[in-house]
Amino acid sequence: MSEPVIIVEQVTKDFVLHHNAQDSLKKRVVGLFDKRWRPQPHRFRALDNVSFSVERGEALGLMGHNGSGKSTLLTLIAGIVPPTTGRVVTRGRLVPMIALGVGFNPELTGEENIYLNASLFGLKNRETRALFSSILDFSELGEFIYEPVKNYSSGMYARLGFSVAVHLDPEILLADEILSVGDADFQLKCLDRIETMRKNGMTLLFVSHAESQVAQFCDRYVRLEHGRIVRQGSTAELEQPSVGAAVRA
Ligand SMILES: Nc1ncnc2c1ncn2[C@@H]1O[C@H](COP(=O)(O)OP(=O)(O)OP(=O)(O)O)[C@@H](O)[C@H]1O
Repeated sequence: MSEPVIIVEQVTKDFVLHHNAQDSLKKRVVGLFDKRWRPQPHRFRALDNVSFSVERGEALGLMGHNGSGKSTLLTLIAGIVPPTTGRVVTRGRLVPMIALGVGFNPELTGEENIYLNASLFGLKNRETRALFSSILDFSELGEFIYEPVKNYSSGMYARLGFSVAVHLDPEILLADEILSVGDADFQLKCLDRIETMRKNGMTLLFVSHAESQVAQFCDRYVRLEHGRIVRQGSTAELEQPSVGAAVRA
């Protein structure tokens, strides 16, 4: 029987902005001379009453223009920030691939960061040791694994981040624009790995601007606009990937 493993219920997220575009220029100029004047912080609604759920083993594509709220939604589902109102429930081992490698300590080497990152997901050192060579192989970082990651390029960061994430055996994977990082060969390898993990029952939430990629990798899609769901349905409704390998480029 199917079971929802991600539940997003009437979620709203407001951010407090410390400038107010509505303050007139006159007010702002007067404010320069009036020490009592403070710009009025105002709220920006990044997500507005969003509800959907994802069943175990399903792949859901999250689409929408820049600033529509996709990444905000992912950080809420990952539990990194709380919703202003509403409820998010997840069931199972969740691995967020959001801004790959952001959690790395720049002063530590790639190897040390692997141990650190894995420990944050509850792996014991001996468990990470058993996975280390496979993580290193996948990342293709070679000798650079012993260098501090502050010397890495953004692509190398992403390789390490992705390699660690896929070895954490996620039941739910949150993938934010993974295809915008690394070179084409590495992207292909990542997608192949994600497909294999899906065949083994993993649930996927996949953020992408590319409709054809969502059509290729996901069963359903949700489209956001200005923080609201404007469309959702089966990916059969979307622009389908053209036949051939170019789809994944
Ligand atoms: N911490 C924050 N403080 C204030 N505003 C924020 C914050 N985080 C996001 N926003 C705003 O919320 C809106 C949604 O941002 P979000 O990053 O979720 O969009 P997105 O759909 O992921 O965009 P993109 O495709 O460009 O990555 C944007 O207008 C953004 O400026």
